[in-house]
Amino acid sequence: MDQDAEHTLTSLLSSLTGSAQRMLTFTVLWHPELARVGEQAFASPGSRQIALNRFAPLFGRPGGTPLGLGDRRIARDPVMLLRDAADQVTIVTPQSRMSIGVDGETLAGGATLSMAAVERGVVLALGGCVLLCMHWSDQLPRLNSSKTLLGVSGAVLRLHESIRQAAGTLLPVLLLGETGTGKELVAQAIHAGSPRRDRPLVAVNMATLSETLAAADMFGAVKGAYTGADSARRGWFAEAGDGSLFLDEIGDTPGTVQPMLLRVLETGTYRPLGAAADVRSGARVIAATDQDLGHGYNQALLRRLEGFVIHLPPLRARREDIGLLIRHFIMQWENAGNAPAELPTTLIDALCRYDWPGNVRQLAMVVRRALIAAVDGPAPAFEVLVPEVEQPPQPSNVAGRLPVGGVAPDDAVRKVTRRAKLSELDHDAVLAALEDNGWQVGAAALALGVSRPSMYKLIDDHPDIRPAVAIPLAELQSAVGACGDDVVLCAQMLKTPSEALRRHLRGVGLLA
Ligand SMILES: Nc1ncnc2c1ncn2[C@@H]1O[C@H](COP(=O)(O)OP(=O)(O)OP(=O)(O)O)[C@@H](O)[C@H]1O
Repeated sequence: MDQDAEHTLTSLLSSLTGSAQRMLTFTVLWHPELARVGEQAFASPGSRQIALNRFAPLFGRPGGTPLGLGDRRIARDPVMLLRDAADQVTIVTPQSRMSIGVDGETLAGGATLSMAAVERGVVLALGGCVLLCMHWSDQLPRLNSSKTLLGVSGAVLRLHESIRQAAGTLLPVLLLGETGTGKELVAQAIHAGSPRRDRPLVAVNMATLSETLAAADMFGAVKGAYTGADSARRGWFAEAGDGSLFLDEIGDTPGTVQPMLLRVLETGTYRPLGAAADVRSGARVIAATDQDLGHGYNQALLRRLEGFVIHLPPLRARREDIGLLIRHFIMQWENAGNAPAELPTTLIDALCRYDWPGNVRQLAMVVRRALIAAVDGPAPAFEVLVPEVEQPPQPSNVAGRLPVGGVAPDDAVRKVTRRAKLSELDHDAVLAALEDNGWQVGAAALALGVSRPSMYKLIDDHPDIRPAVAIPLAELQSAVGACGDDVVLCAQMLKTPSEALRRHLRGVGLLA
């Protein structure tokens, strides 16, 4: 390792230790050497002037070798970034002919970016080949060794810390975050990091439970406990044993089971339907929701669920992670045996600037769609891949530059979260929303502008959609044979919601 480089990074990092101030940070969103995506360079809180060229600053990751950006298309003449006392950042372009893009616009002359614009994350395109996210950060980088929950942002590092803390307790955990932010992944990570990791993790989507059968589903029932109970049922709490029970979409818990759930959280006991005695539960509950449970929800239950609360940040609040996630989805695609396909830097640029109302899940679907198209020809334009907006939102708070067109972030979000009337939605619209959103019910509901329970009703009523449990085993086996462990492809092939399919495939031993 280059000793100067090592010394420079080490002294830079040590100068930041203990600092509560914000550091101007550059994260590699895209680079011709894909291994460099996610590397970061930090300017210490006191530095007012940063020179950005082929050699400086040094980019690295904890434990790695810090290097300049290197690519020959990046000029030797530096782009100067001047930070003023109000935390505005002025970009001064060099004499060279290197193209410089700032949030999708080619920069001629200079530009001044407000503190808030940098807060949102500014995408810099250098020489048409390297993309950087310029953003603030308030903590030193740490190694994120997780192979599943990716990210270099402060938000993701804090999330890992919360997961570690939660895993060490027996408290109920409440995961709060928008759809597609990774709540189920976090639940899995808490379980995997806990002393219960060898016990079962049972995942239940509360929105799929019916009012009448929810109690038996969750707490079990003795034979004959209710009309149609031909045999005894164990229930999810018994299935989870001393492991973890993940209750997704807890905001949609049927009213019939809320008192029973409260009781098991308070006393650790419950009574299966028709049983003569209580049963003790050793399961740790991890609940998740993307709803505001403040009003109208059973507040006593909410207080019990809030033993340890973890907020998951939306993807637009950690723009610096988008490149790393795109690279991950491309690698997943190639590892599944698909033909390699290249996505143009201009498309990656647009993907990094979008606000992603459907978060990581929506990003994954869009990347997949782009890859499918790029195998046989050019990758589609961003506007084709994400038709709900005309172009990626642009910052409206950039000082010193002409305002650019596009949809403001809030408008973009509002546009896809508008509530639709169920009667407006025909079978084709329901099918299209599921197909466009990887057969993920929450994301499809968001795209259609309906609630999740309504989405489940639309799915139930759809003549061409089958629940995973109704699909013959032979059909499941041949889908898995064709798609491997790519559950979304399997779901697309079988026309069934992907999350329930994943659980069912695990249940019948077709998926690890
Ligand atoms: N940090 C991350 N790194 C890698 N993949 C991620 C990350 N966050 C989410 N994902 C992926 O995004 C998809 C959605 O994640 P997940 O199902 O955990 O979200 P969720 O918040 O539970 O969504 P919902 O509220 O709609 O149920 C999954 O395919 C997951 O693997």
